[in-house]
Amino acid sequence: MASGDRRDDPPAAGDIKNGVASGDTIQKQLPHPHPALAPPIQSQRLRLNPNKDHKPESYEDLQLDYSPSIFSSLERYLPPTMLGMNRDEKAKFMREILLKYLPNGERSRSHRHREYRQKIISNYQPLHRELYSMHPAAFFVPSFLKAISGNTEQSFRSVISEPSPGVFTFEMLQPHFCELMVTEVENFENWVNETKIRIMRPNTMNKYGAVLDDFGLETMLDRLMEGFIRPLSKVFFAEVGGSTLDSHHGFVVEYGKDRDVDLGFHVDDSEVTLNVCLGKQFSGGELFFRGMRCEKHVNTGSQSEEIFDYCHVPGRAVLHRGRHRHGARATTSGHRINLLLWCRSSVFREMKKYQKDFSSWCGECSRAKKERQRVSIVAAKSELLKIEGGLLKSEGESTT
Ligand SMILES: O=C(O)CCC(=O)C(=O)O
Ligand SMILES: [Fe+2]
Repeated sequence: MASGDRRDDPPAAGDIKNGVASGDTIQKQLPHPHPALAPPIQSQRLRLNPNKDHKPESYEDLQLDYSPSIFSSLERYLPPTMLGMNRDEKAKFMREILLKYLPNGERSRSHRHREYRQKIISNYQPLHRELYSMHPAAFFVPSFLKAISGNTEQSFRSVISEPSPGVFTFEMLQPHFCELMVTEVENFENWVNETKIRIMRPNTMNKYGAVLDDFGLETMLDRLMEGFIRPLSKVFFAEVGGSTLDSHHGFVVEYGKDRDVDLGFHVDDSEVTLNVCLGKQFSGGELFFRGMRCEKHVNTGSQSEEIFDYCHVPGRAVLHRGRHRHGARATTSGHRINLLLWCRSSVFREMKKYQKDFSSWCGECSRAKKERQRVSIVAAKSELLKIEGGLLKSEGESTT
């Protein structure tokens, strides 16, 4: 599908190319390569079984390359002599173990990324410190908070609509929060321009926008995923690891004059994507959806019931599977900023390697399965008819 093309028919299929724009091709949105490391130093080994009596420390406030919860869990496996050491030493030891499991190319990329983050975090002065930790009553509208605290499908459905299968929309963010976030991002971008630091963009398809995790918002966004998106995903996206979301990539995208105009047809590198419009004033920029597909079927055509367009409204969220094919039409005037949280499940990613059939969510797998069932029913019926025919014939023969 050509960039800026506003036609309403489904985008044509083609060969998937990871994050590389090309004519009629669905792309996989990828984040720019990920964080961190240094050469291993330790000679001590982890325990085979965790020490269940040990209460691990919290690593939430440290800037680490892996989720702080991984460090807390791994702490139970530390050799007994290390348990009494200070937290930084333990974190350093565990980080070196974790890094051994990353391939070499990844290592130096992660190292550069860690340095990049470190440079930003130690020099950037946030404008609104209140954004950097989670304050639900200040961030979210009351209806959303009430639905989340109810924590049942019924309470969620009372504020969430599903205008097309797998696309959930709801009022989420307070206007004041949106304003603060937009000005924080502007402040960060001004700082980037002044310091002439080369900023890493959120993914392979957006030339504008910023990674929120890179300038200190990672912990707050982790809270957002764990406390608010995971409960919803557990109910609505259980079959793609919705209940085991354990990492995220959080960023903003920006469209308008002197920014990106539109976003081509793609799937996200996420199990579940939260996309909330922060403002400001704009026209155009609709999201278009074209059905969910597994890797194998990503380039297949869409059925009419899979075609759905959504108009962004500031403060309103859209929640969908990462594998739900989509894109954004041209923002024709004004300036649009959206907050994206790509939520991932390491458990789902691991299990997916051993699965071939995704008929619980992939439109094409599901159609193929129904077709197989239809064919086997037809075959069974014709077998039955043959048997019945044979029986009737032999009855006829015995009565004559
Ligand atoms: O512009 C939008 O609203 C869509 C953004 C998006 O799909 C993405 O960044 O993955
Ligand atoms: Fe996307």
